[in-house]
Amino acid sequence: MNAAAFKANFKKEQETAGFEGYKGVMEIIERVRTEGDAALLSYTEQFDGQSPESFKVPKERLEESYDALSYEEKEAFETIRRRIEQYQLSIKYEDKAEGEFQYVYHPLEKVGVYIPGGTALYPSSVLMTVVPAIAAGVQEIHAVTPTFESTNITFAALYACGVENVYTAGGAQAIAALAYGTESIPKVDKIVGPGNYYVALAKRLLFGQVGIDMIAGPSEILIYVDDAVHIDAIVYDIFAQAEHDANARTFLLSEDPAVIDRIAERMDALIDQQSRSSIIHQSIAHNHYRIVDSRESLISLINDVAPEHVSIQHKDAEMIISNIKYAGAVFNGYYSPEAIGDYAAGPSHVLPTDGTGRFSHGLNINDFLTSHAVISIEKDTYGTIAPPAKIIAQREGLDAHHQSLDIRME
Ligand SMILES: NC(=O)c1ccc[n+]([C@@H]2O[C@H](COP(=O)([O-])OP(=O)(O)OC[C@H]3O[C@@H](n4cnc5c(N)ncnc54)[C@H](O)[C@@H]3O)[C@@H](O)[C@H]2O)c1
Ligand SMILES: [Zn+2]
Repeated sequence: MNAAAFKANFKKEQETAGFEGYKGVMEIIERVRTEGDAALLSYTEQFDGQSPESFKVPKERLEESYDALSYEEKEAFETIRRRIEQYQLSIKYEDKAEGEFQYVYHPLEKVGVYIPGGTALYPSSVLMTVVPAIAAGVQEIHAVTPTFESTNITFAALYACGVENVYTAGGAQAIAALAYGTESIPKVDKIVGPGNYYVALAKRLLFGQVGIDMIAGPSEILIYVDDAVHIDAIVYDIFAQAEHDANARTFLLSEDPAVIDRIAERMDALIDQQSRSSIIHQSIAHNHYRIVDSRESLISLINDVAPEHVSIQHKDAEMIISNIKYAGAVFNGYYSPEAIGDYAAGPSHVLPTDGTGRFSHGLNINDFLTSHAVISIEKDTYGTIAPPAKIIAQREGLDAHHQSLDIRME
């Protein structure tokens, strides 16, 4: 497939996927809004096959989960936690005070965090969402996750980060619970975190009722390679993406058809040895594209599709990367595979998918701040800006505005 054919295909798929799921998710949201915990329980039974006695996880279960970790695991969490915190603090917005203006930032008060748990547990997503929130100064964090074992690695990670409010619920119903509040789960100001198709759609539909970070749905990667690339490394990069979810998408691009064929051959040879080979088979069957085209059209494709992850493993990486304008995150070179970004690089792995990188960005500390201007106009400035303001107010026919401005000019 070439770049133009791929672009058409990508857009068409997005539209179909969006349309089909709407009705079901809207119904889930409406029931949780009107019936609260009862609806949450009924959907948890239906979709997760679980009937938890209470949604809130007792603190002891979080602590037991953490205590069950090995020394190395505890150290791994702490090393990564510190690395993420350091990176996030380094990009935090700062208050500005200049002349008649101040621009000030404050942390959000109540944040809901979705930690996926359907087909895999993601302690890494705990770190990538909670650490930036805490670094921003958020006081109350409420985490939801469809994880029902009494102790588990997600709970351990939440405990390691100091989160006390954890609820076992998932999917669109958990998002609706955080957006409206139920008997067990409080309403929050903003919901962040990745999830599957239902989670992403619920966030999209509830934006406005609650803040959201972005649409972080099924994961995608676009890998751009030259003929000198380490073939098996690329194969594992592709599998790493594909094993997330049957809907995960992998795009392999090159100007060289031979390298694409060599990678495809090795994929065939290695796929059945993968522990998640059945998910990989499904996602590769429908969502793996091999694209060969010119340099120019490949770069314009990247900017048009704005993939969640772009991995450039090519001798001209610097030049190519300097032309990328829209992407969730760009991984430069052999030692920056996406897998290192998933766990430990520093920037959050919660990134915009499905083309939404054209207008949104990866989760970071600043997503947990809200800001406003403080306007303190002095008399002299007033004298220069009130007359043009009056002219516009007059044209809008808003007389009281005109008078409010005028009276101060006397
Ligand atoms: N973009 C990112 O930054 C990022 C990071 C980590 C994970 N992810 C993505 O998160 C996703 C995790 O998905 P998951 O499924 O493992 O876990 P999940 O927690 O997102 O979804 C599981 C929930 O989906 C609901 N559900 C399942 N089938 C349903 C149906 N037919 N109708 C309504 N609801 C249904 C269930 O309630 C279940 O609890 C993957 O797609 C992965 O790629 C993305
Ligand atoms: Zn990944």
